[in-house]
Amino acid sequence: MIYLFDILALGVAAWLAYKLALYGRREKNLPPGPPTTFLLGNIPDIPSKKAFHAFAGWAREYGEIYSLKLGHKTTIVLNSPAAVEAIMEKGSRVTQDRPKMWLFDHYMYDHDHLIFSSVPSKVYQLRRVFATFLNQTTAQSYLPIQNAESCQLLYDIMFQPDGFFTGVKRFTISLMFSLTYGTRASRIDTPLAALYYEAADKTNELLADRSASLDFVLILRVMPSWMVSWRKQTDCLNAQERQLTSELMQKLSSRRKARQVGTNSFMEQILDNSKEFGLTDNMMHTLPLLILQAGADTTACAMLSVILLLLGQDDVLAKAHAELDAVVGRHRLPVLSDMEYLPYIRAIIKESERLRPTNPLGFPHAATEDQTYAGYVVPAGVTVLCNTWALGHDPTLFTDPENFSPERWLDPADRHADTWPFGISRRVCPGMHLARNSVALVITRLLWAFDIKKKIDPMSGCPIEVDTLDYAEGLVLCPNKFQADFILRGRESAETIRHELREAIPQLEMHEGSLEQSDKDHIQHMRTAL
Ligand code: HEM
Repeated sequence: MIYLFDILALGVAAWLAYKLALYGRREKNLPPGPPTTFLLGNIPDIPSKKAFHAFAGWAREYGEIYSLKLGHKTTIVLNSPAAVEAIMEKGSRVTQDRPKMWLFDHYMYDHDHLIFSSVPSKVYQLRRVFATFLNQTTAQSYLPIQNAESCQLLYDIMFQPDGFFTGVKRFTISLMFSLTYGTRASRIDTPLAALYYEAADKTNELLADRSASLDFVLILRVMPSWMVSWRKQTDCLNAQERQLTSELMQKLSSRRKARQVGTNSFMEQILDNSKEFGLTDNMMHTLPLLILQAGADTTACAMLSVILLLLGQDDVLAKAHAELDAVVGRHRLPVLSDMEYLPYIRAIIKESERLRPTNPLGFPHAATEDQTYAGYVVPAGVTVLCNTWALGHDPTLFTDPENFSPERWLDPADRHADTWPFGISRRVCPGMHLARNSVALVITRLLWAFDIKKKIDPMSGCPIEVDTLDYAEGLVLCPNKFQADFILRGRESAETIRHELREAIPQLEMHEGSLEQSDKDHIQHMRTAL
């Protein structure tokens, strides 16, 4: 009897040892990838900062598809247009899911936050709401407020060129507050904008430091809060996010009670058609929150990347100015419908999307069924990434890829690969049309109004150099604060900006019904001088 028990125990021990030895090792049939470490797989190989550079390096080494082992989990990385098309576009039915992100999807938002959600019925319901507000046609109806806010941005930069960085950020948060709740942010440090940025910083910290460990080390999820810091951090973030959406909603409710003229904001439409949309209380918090999170900083960072890449590009600037002066002239600001006749400006924006994608590794998808590609298996359960950064920097797709060269997009015969800056197929960014309109309008107007140059050091008289790769860590790739000079192009530009801002005041006022007194004072002061 004892003998039999010994054999059984030995068998179990051998089986456990075998399983343990495989833990973190790459399974057969998976695409190749960097050598793995016992238990951890490739976790030690992934740098904590600017990981996308390492991902691009592996693309050069292993080709169009490779795999990484993160403990027992597998990530498949796609690095060629053919691989992305096959697995994420044609195979979108089985790669539209999100990998399980316990902290955000389950604990924080109860599967009601579209970007993290992996519950098909909720994804379907929420995407339907987004499709109503943000399709290509409805995106056109937001142009009046985009035009008005961009006049304000030009005016602010004209008086305070050094404030361009926060000016761009103010433009996007104000636009998203207005579109979602009908309330502007007339200053970057208006209390609700400050609250938004504080919460956004906390989200970035949690995503970078804590969330993944909770997917791997399950015991961390049940430990009491005095033993783990994530609970306190998450609860604090949750409280701030709820404060943000409830204060914005209170402002909207009081305006509705006072029967003030509506702005047709997303939340007003949802309240007016609550039966049709059928959103739960939690969704009434997560949906607008996601619009602010996904829409504000992404768009600002895309604009700031264009500005950063333009510094020192005098030839590019001269061509852009020549095109604008020929098509638009000097007596009015450009409008979105001019874009059709501004191929060079469109090329500048496209080139910036290629060189500095806002999401360099896209957003993770998960496979729900096995697929094969180039003889390798992409098994059900793995995470799939579109390596946007590597695609945009691939010398086989783009000649001299590190060079900022809008010209490469001008020749229709010179076909260039898509780099999917807004994601793929069924999870493609629903805010893409709105974001593209904002970037096009702001960049075109900034180029029309200003010579965008490197700032001159007053002591040495030399240009202050900028590092075009100096980017902050976070969910979104955003330039760190940099210096640039915005020199007004002729005195008549100032008069045009003033005139168009005066014309835009009624549009802005529609979104000023429930501002703080300090914001009202700021606006009055500015408009008296206009
Ligand atoms: C330049 C600006 C923007 C960029 C580069 C961008 C990029 C992206 C990317 C890469 C994804 C992931 C797609 C995927 O999983 O394949 C995404 C998702 C998303 N974006 Fe954007 N985005 C931008 C602006 C916006 C705006 C303005 C909004 C809303 C007003 C928005 C709302 C969303 C939402 C709701 C999702 C989640 C979609 C889902 O999971 O099904 N985005 N975006």
